[in-house]
Amino acid sequence: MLELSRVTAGYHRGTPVVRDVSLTVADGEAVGLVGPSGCGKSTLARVAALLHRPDAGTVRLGGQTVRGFRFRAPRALRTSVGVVFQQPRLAADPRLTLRELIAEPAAATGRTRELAGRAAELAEAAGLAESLLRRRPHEVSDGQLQRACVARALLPRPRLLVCDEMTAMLDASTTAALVALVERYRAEHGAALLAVGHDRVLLDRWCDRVTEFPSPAD
Ligand SMILES: Nc1ncnc2c1ncn2[C@@H]1O[C@H](COP(=O)(O)OP(=O)(O)OP(=O)(O)O)[C@@H](O)[C@H]1O
Repeated sequence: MLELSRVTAGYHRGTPVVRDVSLTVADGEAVGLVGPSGCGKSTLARVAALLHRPDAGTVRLGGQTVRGFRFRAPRALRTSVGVVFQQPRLAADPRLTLRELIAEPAAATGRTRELAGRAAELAEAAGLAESLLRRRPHEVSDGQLQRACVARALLPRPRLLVCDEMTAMLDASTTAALVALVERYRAEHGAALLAVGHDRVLLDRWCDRVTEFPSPAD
């Protein structure tokens, strides 16, 4: 599903923070990525989610070599990857209600009508009551907002989900609920997962395998 091959990436033409790293996630596989703080895990996750252009190396998604990143990535490729970040407040437009937030990718995919019912189903599956869906991010807790962000990531039916420390800010019960939501989705759709985190115990339980960063070429 995802093949990162000898990827080098950094910021502002500075020293690369990811050097010559290779990583593969097979169709339907769940791979955990661990490593010390600042080693470049989030940067690599952003490359995998097509949000950051690598300086060198290749990214293949679903067997297709990716040639454009960020807004240059073709829509079909962009919607084949869902991404959830650690801090939902940085990832959510504060002007939107949670209902609008979850439905946000529908406009980007041009499938608004088709996905409207699905947005409601996902909100319910994420444990968000109707009264919460009318609120804006500043009127809900981090956990409630993260539930909406996970539902949003699942809306376009991604074939790969990239979770960058998705549960780092959450309590045990919200963590369990969100992992269960992702796992239910993966079981139904055969989607793959790249989960970045510090919690080795959680990742060992959640993933088929856990790899240390930087991983040897595989
Ligand atoms: N937008 C940016 N501009 C410049 N440097 C950045 C940017 N984002 C990250 N960095 C730097 O890149 C390096 C790797 O950061 P990254 O967030 O990928 O690491 P990480 O392994 O995910 O860390 P953590 O586990 O603490 O989240 C760090 O030195 C960081 O300061």
